[in-house]
Amino acid sequence: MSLKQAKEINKTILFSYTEKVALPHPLPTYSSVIRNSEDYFYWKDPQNETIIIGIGNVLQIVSEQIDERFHLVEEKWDNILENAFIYDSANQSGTGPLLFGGFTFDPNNRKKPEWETFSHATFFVPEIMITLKEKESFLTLNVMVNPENDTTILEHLKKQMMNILNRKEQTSDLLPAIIEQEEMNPKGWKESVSKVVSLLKDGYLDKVVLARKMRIKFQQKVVPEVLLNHLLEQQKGSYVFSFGLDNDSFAGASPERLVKKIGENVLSTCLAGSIKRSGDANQDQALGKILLEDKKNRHEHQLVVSMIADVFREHCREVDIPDEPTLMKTPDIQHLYTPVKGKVKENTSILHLVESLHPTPALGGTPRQDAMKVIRDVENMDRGLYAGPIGWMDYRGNGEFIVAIRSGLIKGNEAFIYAGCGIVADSNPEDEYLETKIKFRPMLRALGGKEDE
Ligand SMILES: C=C(O[C@H]1C=CC=C(C(=O)O)[C@@H]1O)C(=O)O
Ligand SMILES: [Mg+2]
Repeated sequence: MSLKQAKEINKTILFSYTEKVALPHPLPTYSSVIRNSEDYFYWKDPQNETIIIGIGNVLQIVSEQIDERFHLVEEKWDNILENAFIYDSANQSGTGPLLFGGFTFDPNNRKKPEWETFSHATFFVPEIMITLKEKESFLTLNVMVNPENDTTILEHLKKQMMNILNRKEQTSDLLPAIIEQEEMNPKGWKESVSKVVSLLKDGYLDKVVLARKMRIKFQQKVVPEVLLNHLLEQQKGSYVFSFGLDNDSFAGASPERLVKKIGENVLSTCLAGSIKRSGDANQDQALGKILLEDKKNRHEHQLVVSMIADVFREHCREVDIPDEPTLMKTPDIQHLYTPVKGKVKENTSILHLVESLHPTPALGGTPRQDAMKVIRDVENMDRGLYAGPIGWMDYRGNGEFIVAIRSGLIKGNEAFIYAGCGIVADSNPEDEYLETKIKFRPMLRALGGKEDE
């Protein structure tokens, strides 16, 4: 069928086949699927509603464009889908041909060597993909077919997937020993915070998010599957992702959704404003109350709510935003949290929403362009994919993007991890420094690093 189609238009087309599968022996997380793959992704949402795992790379969409990157990805994806042959009886989101990938935080910044593998937009369609929904599982196989070949390769791929799914769990959950763990210029970072605070006090800026990084060196290569397992085990209430490309891996456990779109229903999350957790339940509750009533944190949070609300009002027929934030707690930190819901106007794509929302003042600042310039000037770092949108979209236009925080890049036997925080006029450099320390913890723990350093 698809061969005939390819012949008719005389070019290579995407052929995608999805079927429901009864998985042979359910491993708890299916993380072993990514083993030994150069290009792969693993995606899990906090409720385990959707887990999507893809390996192999049949088609890549990348862009080094600055202003056009969202649009370019969308245009190329639409072109591919226009000629694609899709067999998908699942009638679910997250099955069939699906594009996974991410955007760098700031394409106007200078690129640092550690991020050379990832372009300003880096997306791919996997060859083999499994989608685990709450009750059912689906297998999607994607191949590029040209007039000369046929689709017998599908049988071969299916066998390959069944073998993969029968893999044993990894034999060791140990990561190699750490030989060096270094905070990059903490003193300089606090000075940058002071500098930004005085800019903010001048009054023409409201908020700037400043981030910093840590570098960790291991005795041997870090195995992405092992890191992924640690994140899945330790950060059950967050989005857990791992994105592998050419042997580099970008992984994390982010609590922050940027936008989810299923049909006309869209959701975003305002998450900004933080306080530590306590092992003592009463103390923990008291800390949460302090956060809810704290003027500085409420201001930090409100700027995010206003901006996301503006974007939603522009693109939605209906918008639902609670008046007051509540708390979201992860193992290390509690945040102010406001969910935003809407019904999107017709013909507004998820990528268009991503473009309009990125970066929210939880990652960039207010006003957006001025804050970005300040970050570029004072941070002296390339965030790469950290704090950028990462996620997936299927051929029906459904998808979900999160902001890639609590994350790090793994390059062979090195890891670079990142953490940032919202600076406002009454920020204190030492407190903000301690806040980033807490935000490093999820990645540090997953990597076996020292958490109090
Ligand atoms: C930028 C980060 O966190 C953001 C998300 C939640 C709370 C934040 C804050 O309170 O500063 C940050 O805006 C990070 O974790 O690297
Ligand atoms: Mg903060």
